Amino acid sequence: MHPRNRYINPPDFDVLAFKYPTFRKHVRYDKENKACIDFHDPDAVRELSYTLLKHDFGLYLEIPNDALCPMVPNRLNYIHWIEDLICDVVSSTEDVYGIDIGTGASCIYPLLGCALNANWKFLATDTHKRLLEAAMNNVEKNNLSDRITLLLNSSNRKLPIDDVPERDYAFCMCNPPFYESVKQYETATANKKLPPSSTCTSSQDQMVTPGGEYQFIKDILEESLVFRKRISWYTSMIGRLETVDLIVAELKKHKIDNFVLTEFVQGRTRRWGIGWSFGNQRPPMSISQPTSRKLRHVKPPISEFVTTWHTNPTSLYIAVTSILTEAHVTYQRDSDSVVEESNDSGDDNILCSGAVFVETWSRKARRKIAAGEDITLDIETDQPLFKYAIRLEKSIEESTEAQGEMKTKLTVSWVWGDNRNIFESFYLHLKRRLDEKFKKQKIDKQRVNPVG
Ligand SMILES: C[S@@+](CC[C@H](N)C(=O)[O-])C[C@H]1O[C@@H](n2cnc3c(N)ncnc32)[C@H](O)[C@@H]1O
Repeated sequence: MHPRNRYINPPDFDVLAFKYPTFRKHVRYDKENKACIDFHDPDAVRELSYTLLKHDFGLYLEIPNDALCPMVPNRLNYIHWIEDLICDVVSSTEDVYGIDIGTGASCIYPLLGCALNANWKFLATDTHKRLLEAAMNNVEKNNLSDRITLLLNSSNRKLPIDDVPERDYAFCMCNPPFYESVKQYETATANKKLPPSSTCTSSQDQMVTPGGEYQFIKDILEESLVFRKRISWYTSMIGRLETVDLIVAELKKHKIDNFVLTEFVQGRTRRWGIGWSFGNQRPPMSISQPTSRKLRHVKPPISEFVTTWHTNPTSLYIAVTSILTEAHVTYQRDSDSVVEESNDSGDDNILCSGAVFVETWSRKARRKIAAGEDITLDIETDQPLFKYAIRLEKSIEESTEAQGEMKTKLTVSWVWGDNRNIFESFYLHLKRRLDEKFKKQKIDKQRVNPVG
C-alpha cells in the first residue's frame, strides 16, 4: 500500500457499525468476536464503499446495482501515486487538471482526487450514458459540478480532449476494462480470478473491450504520441501481469524512456500502474521503480545512483561541493534539508541541488578551461542540460566488526532533462573524484551502475 494510504491500518468495522446503521446491517462477528462482513455479498461490499467514503472523505456515493463498485483502498493507492508523480510539474497553488478515462457510475477517481486535493479539477469520460448519469448524480450530490466535467465519449478515441475547450493537463488516469471478450470475463469469474472490485456485480460492458486492457492502453499510448506534452503524465492501471510486459515493449518501441511503473497491493490483489511522459521531469525511483522481483526485467531505466562512504555527511558534503566548484557546477544547499543536528559530526541529512548548463568535466572542456577559454560561450539555450539533486544521509554501521562506525549514503539523482548520457557522465566524474579524495574508501555500491 502507498505509505499515505489511510487504510494501511484496516478500518475499524466496530466503529463504522456503531456510527452507520446501514453498514451495521451487514456486520457479523467471527469466532474471535471480531466485526467483519461477507466480501462475497455485493450489497455488503457496496455498503462498505459508501461508508468508507462518507466516514473518511465526507463523500456521498450511490451506484446502480449492476455497476462496478469501487474498492476505496485500492483506488486511493492510484490517487496517491498520481499526487507523487505530478508534484514536480505543478505548483500546489495553481489549478491542476486531470482526466479520468472510463470514470464509471461511481466517478470514484475524480471524487477522491477532489476530496484530497483542493486545486484538482477533472475531465471524466465514459462511453455509457447510463453510467454517466449515475456519475452526474454523485458529482452533484457532492457539490463538485464546478470541478468535475463529465463527457460522454462517443468517438473511437480514448482521449477526446479536442472535444472540450483546449488546455493542458497534468495527468490522465484510467482503470481500463480488463477483458477482451465476454467469454474471457466469464472464465475469470468462474475461476474466481476477478478482482475484489468486481465483487459488486458489474455488467459485462464495463469490463470488456475489444483487445482487452492491452489494446485499450496501447490506444492511449498511440494518442499520446500526438498530444505529447499536452498531458504531462499519461497513466493507466493494469490488471494482468502479462500486459505490463506488452506495454513496456510498446513504450520501448516508441523510444519513450521516461516511464514509471508501480505495484498496487491490496490484500491478496495485485495491480500495476504504468505512466509515461514526453516531459523532462524525472521522478524519484521510489515512485518509478517497482520493488517486485517479477518486474525486474521491465523496470524503467534508473535515474539515481547510490554509494556509501566511510565518513560523516558534513565531510562528504565538503568533498562533493569542492568537486562541483572545481568543475564550475553551481549548487544550492536546501535550507530545509537538515533534519536533525548531531553534536559530534555535523548534520545528519544534507540535500543540495543545481542546474547544469554546460558540460565542464569532459577532457575537452577541461582543456578549454585550462587554456583560458570561456566555455559558457558554448551554451546554446537558456534551458539547462539537466538538473540534479544530491542527498547525503548519515547511517551507522550495525554489523559486529564495524559497530558504531559512521557511514554516509550518497544519492545522486537526475531530476530533469532529456539526455541521460550527460547526467551519467556527470555522476561518473563526481564518483571518480570522490574515489580519489577518499582513497577508494567507498565500501559498497547499492545500485547497479548501467554505464560502469
Ligand atoms: C473497469 S471500469 C472502471 C470504472 C471506474 N473508473 C472504477 O475504477 O471503478 C472501465 C470503464 O471504462 C468505460 N469505457 C470503456 N471504453 C471506454 C472509452 N473508449 N472511453 C471512456 N470510457 C470507456 C466503461 O464503460 C467502464 O465504465
